[in-house]
Amino acid sequence: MARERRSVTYAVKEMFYTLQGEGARTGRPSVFVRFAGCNLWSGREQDRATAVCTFCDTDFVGVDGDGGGKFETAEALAQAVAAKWPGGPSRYVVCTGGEPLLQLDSALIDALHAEGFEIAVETNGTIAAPSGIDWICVSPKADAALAQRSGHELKLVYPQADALPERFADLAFETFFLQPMDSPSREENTRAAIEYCLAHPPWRLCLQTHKLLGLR
Ligand SMILES: C[S@@+](CC[C@H](N)C(=O)[O-])C[C@H]1O[C@@H](n2cnc3c(N)ncnc32)[C@H](O)[C@@H]1O
Ligand SMILES: Nc1nc2[nH]cc(C(=O)O)c2c(=O)[nH]1
Ligand code: SF4
Ligand SMILES: [Mg+2]
Repeated sequence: MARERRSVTYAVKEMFYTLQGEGARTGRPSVFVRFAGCNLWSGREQDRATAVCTFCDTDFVGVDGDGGGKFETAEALAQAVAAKWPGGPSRYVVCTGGEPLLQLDSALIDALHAEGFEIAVETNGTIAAPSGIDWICVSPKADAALAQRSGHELKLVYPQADALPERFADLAFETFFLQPMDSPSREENTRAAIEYCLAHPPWRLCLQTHKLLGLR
C-alpha cells in the first residue's frame, strides 16, 4: 500500500508586492509572504505584556489579509507568489510573519526555487533555518535563545533592555544593523541608535523606510 503523504497546510496572513523596506537589501522589489503565527507572541493585544516579544509592530493572526489564505501544497503557494511578480528577472520573495521558520520547509524552498525565486527570510532566530535559503536576516529578541547564529544580516531592534548589541557582535553575520524600535519613543530610539552606531562601528543604522515612505 502506498504510504500516505503528510498533508502540509501553509497558513499565510497576507501576500504583497513592494520594495524591501529594511536592511542591506532595502529598495529591492520583493514579494512579501507574511506567514500566520509566531512562537514568541500569540498576536493578541491582551497577551502582549506577558509575551517573550513585546514590541511587535505586525498583525500576523489568521489568514484573512490581502492575498492571505491556506495553501494545501508548496507548489500552490509558490504559484501564488509567482502571480504577484510583475514579469521579468530578479524574482525575489521575502518570507516573514509572524515567524516564518515555523512553516518554511524544504518542500516550499524547492517550489519557490522552481518558480525562479531567490528566497529571503526575516526570522527571530529561535529556530535553525533549513538549508537552501538564499538570504537570512536574524532579528534577535532579548528573552529568546538564539538558534540561528549565522546569516547575511543581523538586525537588532534597539534598544532592548536585555539585548545589548555587544551580545551579538561576534556572531557570523556579514552586516550588523540597529533598527530603532517603532513605538511612541521612535525618535528618541533613533537618536540612541545613531549614537551607538557612531561609537561602535561596524554597527549600522537601519531605518524602516517603507513606513517613512508610506509603502506597505
Ligand atoms: C514582524 S517581524 C517578523 C519576522 C520575525 N518574527 C522577526 O521577529 O524577525 C519583521 C521585522 O520587524 C522587526 N520589528 C518588529 N516590531 C518592530 C518595532 N516595533 N520596531 C522596529 N522593528 C520591529 C522585527 O524585529 C523583524 O526584524
Ligand atoms: N516594505 C516592507 N519591508 C519590510 N521588511 C521587513 C518587513 C517585515 O514585516 O518583515 C517589511 C514589510 O512589512 N514591508
Ligand atoms: S518575533 Fe517577530 S513576529 Fe513574533 S512577535 Fe516578535 S517581532 Fe512579531
Ligand atoms: Mg514589518
